[in-house]
Amino acid sequence: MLSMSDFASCGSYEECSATADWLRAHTQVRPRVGIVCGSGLGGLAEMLKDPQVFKYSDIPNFPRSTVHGHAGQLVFGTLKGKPCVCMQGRFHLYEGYPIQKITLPMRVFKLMGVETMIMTNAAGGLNQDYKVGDVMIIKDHINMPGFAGISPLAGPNDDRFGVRFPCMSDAYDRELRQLAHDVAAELGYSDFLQEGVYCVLGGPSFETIAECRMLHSLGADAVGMSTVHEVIVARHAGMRCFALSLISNRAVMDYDSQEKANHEEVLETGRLRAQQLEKMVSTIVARLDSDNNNSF
Ligand SMILES: O=P(O)(O)O[C@@H]1C[C@H](O)[C@@H](CO)O1
Ligand SMILES: Nc1nc2[nH]cnc2c(=O)[nH]1
Repeated sequence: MLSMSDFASCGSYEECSATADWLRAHTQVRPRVGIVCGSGLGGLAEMLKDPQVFKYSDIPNFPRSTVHGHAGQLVFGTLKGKPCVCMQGRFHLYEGYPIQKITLPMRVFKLMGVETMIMTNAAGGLNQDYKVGDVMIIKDHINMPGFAGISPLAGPNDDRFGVRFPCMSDAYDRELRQLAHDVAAELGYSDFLQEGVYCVLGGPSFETIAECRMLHSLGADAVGMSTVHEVIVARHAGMRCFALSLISNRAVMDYDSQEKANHEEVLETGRLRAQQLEKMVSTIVARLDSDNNNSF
């Protein structure tokens, strides 16, 4: 159980620096790219060469993963020769952590030198053209918890991380999205590639039919329970963000439907698309230094 003082220090510069210092002392990898694995997508971490693995429970100030399909470890290594850090498991609001704790790894990565973040997630498809197994490049988001004042940036702003009022109209890097389209076309993945708007809710319950209809009418193409908080903190700290949703199930929009969203289907879809998603992400990382959009 967290005390009030734990809440106050969540994600503070001092807390994040202590974690970054601990990690720097335990690994020689100086990552430039950070990757977050969504539900059932932990295989991304297994692409890293010469991996050095830290259980979240061993890392100072890190929360623990509590969700099936999120291994709960940080993996350092190289991907296509690029130094990377990969979260094999992320944290969600519904696990009960303060939102600043969920996003703490973004600030730790920034302090370690990460410049580009790649987030993945599993999401329900609201867009009626989407099929299970489609991969959606996130071009924008709708932050439902944010409408209720639940923001990882709430509280005093620390200028060492970023400005009080960060812009979010450019949250998802345009050049990285174009690179992803090019890579998907080269790999022959265009048939299942989409680009759309991701809406985050608090979870853990899946949506009602009325909620799905509302979110769809608001302009959301996919709905999930993560990613947006991480993107807000990463952008606040000046990191470039690229994010993919695997459409793991179709959101139920019809009162006659017998479909029921469930976590097992989410994990199973991850297993079916894992290899292609891994290929796509690794090819994007490989290209980060050969395009104008690179950070190396
Ligand atoms: O971490 P992500 O966003 O991939 O996880 C999604 C949302 C819930 O945690 C879970 C529901 O199946 O998958
Ligand atoms: N909120 C939400 N999260 C998901 N994650 C995977 N599928 C879904 C879904 O249908 N709804």
